[in-house]
Amino acid sequence: MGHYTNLTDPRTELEVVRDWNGVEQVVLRSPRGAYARVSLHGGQVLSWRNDRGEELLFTSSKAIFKPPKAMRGGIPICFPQFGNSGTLEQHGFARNRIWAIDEGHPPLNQNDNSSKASVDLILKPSEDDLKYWPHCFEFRLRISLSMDGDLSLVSRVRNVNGKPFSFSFGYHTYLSVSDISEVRIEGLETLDYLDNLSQRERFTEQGDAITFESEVDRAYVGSPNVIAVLDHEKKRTFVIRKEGLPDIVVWNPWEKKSKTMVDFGDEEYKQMLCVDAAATERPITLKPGEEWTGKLELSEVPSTNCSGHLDQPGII
Ligand SMILES: O=P(O)(O)OC[C@H]1O[C@H](O)[C@H](O)[C@@H](O)[C@@H]1O
Repeated sequence: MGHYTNLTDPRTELEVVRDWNGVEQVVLRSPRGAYARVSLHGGQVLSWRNDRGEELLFTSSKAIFKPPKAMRGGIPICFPQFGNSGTLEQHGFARNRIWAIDEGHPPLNQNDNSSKASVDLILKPSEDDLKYWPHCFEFRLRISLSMDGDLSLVSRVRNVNGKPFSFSFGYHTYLSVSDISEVRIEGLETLDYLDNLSQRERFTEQGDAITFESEVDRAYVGSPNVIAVLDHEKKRTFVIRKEGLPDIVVWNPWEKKSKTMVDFGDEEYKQMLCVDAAATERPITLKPGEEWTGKLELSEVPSTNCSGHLDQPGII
């Protein structure tokens, strides 16, 4: 990471660094020391650290930081297709495009009583994109770090087309965990899920909480807006709040699949878990002029303090 050059963008006052491919990355800092870094490649959050400097998102040691592929880790934005159940490339093209800083929406760091550090990004389709997906859209993404170090992502997709269009979507969130066998998810019990490992066959979750002992690739449909990922060994809980996104996709490649992925270490499945707030079972349809909003908020809390989080509404 020593290749960065730091500068402050005079137009937006944002702290911007350039990676070794020349792609800009925006740095967000909370007054208490939490940190996030966002690449304009994909609008992807690459790093989220708490105020003790601990990294909370997983990045593979074999990740390839080179467009046009999304880096393996952080939070890739999957749009306008989540997964491979459509005509586009896996997870759509947004994660492989260079986004722009949306100067029409100045950041809220200054003189803002919510005390959030934030950046506004925008993606519009290129002529090439329109050949494969002939729908004009404006995708605005606001990424914020709160005073307490919570990370929030708000996506707004507007139809600026003459005709309706549909899309699926996901915040493909790579959480960093101590050891996958020590992790459980609460909030998905008794839900139906589509199993991507059995041609999206529908099953009903039977367990009390979700734990991991083999490959998992499931879309839990119609999930609550608040769920928790408990890391027993780290005594840390991630609270995931979402709005406008009905589903939660849970993915861990486990041992065999890890070995087939060039940008992922053979043993790294033990240190990660993807828990993605998504709209995947039913596509979202926008009429001309309509806008859709999908929100994700991630908090990290000590496990002893996590009880009660699941009762709170998912308001960001
Ligand atoms: O390798 P990628 O294209 O980034 O996808 C990684 C994974 O993303 C999601 O979790 C999907 O449900 C999985 O089926 C897929 O394997």
